Amino acid sequence: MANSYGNLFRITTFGESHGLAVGVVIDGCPAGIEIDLNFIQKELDRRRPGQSAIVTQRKESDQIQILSGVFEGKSTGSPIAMLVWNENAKSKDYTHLAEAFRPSHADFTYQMKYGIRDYRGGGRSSARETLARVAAGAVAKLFLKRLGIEIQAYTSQIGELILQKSYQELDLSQVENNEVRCPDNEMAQKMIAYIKEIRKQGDTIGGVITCVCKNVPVGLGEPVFDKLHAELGKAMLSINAVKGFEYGSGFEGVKMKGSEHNDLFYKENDKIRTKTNFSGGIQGGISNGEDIYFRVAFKPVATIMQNQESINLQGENIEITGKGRHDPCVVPRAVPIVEAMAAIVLIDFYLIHKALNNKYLQ
Ligand SMILES: Cc1cc2nc3c(=O)[nH]c(=O)nc-3n(C[C@H](O)[C@H](O)[C@H](O)COP(=O)(O)O)c2cc1C
Ligand SMILES: C=C(O[C@@H]1CC(C(=O)O)=C[C@@H](OP(=O)(O)O)[C@H]1O)C(=O)O
Repeated sequence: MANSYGNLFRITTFGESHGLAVGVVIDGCPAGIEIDLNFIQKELDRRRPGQSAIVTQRKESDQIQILSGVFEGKSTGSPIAMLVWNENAKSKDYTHLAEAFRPSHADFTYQMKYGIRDYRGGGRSSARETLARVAAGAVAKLFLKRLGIEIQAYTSQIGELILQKSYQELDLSQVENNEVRCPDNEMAQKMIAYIKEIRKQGDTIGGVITCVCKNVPVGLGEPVFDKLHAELGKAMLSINAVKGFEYGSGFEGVKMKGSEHNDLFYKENDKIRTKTNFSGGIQGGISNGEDIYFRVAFKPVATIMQNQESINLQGENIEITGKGRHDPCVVPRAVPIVEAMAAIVLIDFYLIHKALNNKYLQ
């Protein structure tokens, strides 16, 4: 439904970028999970605006408050409500958009759909909403950690700067060591310099995030419509500015023959594994126990610091000026958002699998 996502682990987010607050209600979080507030805050800090010179300079502390559902540090099974107060909205930067539409933002479609629009900061269409997903994703991660499931995303491309190494060749513990969140420091420095250059031009640039989920047990995902990769795709495509999703060999895989692409089985101790993993850890919509990996493409940010032609509410041709504080590239801040949405999908499928009482994971 409109503002909710998930089945058994269900999140509802609320709030606008220039309203009072942004928050989330999680319904269906199992009881007895240790809710580590420091961990949730650290995850929010990874997404926070103003965190470095290559992101929006809006200064928000993004301090999370837990309003309900936690007692003596543990989840109680009641809805967990979490909230962040907005502190640094500059709504006058948006006055010129009250009756005008930015090219490729959501101004036009919101106006046409609802006939009313909170134009301040893009209102509900602002990526500020994603702080609520990151908070919920942190709770999901705390649950998944108990099962040994690890989720790590990183920046693998900015514009034409492509990290050629696969995730197996990278040290993913290095992701947080630079502000662009690329685990290869040499490439990271090039990406940072490039984003700074793009910002100077008043322009924006897109990029790709790769995400790896390790130790996911065999059997998550439902076989026909709610396939694990279909749900991951939906979750990723629901993130602002996302233009593409591929998992496993993805679009590159079409160049291979079946004889090259098939993942051959072998036995490792008492586990059945595959020698290669072009399937991306998912076969028939169900996890097979290998690493799940996927890639998410983000477009260049719509709001540019240049004059552009557009149209107003009256249908007249106008010129609009780029104003305010914007990300020259969303990718560095989207890394924790991708991880959070992956965690929400995985916890939901884990709970569904348990509820349906399937053979494994009992
Ligand atoms: C982390 C993040 C930060 C973003 N920052 C901006 C921004 O500063 N300015 C902007 O115009 N769009 C920004 N966006 C993208 C818009 O939110 C998005 O383009 C808008 O909601 C329209 O939706 P669509 O691009 O998915 O069609 C950001 C997206 C993400 C994920
Ligand atoms: C505030 C955040 O990012 C915002 C995302 C955003 C957009 O259009 O998506 C536009 C900008 O909004 P504003 O002009 O209101 O500052 C960004 O700063 C955030 O992520 O917390």
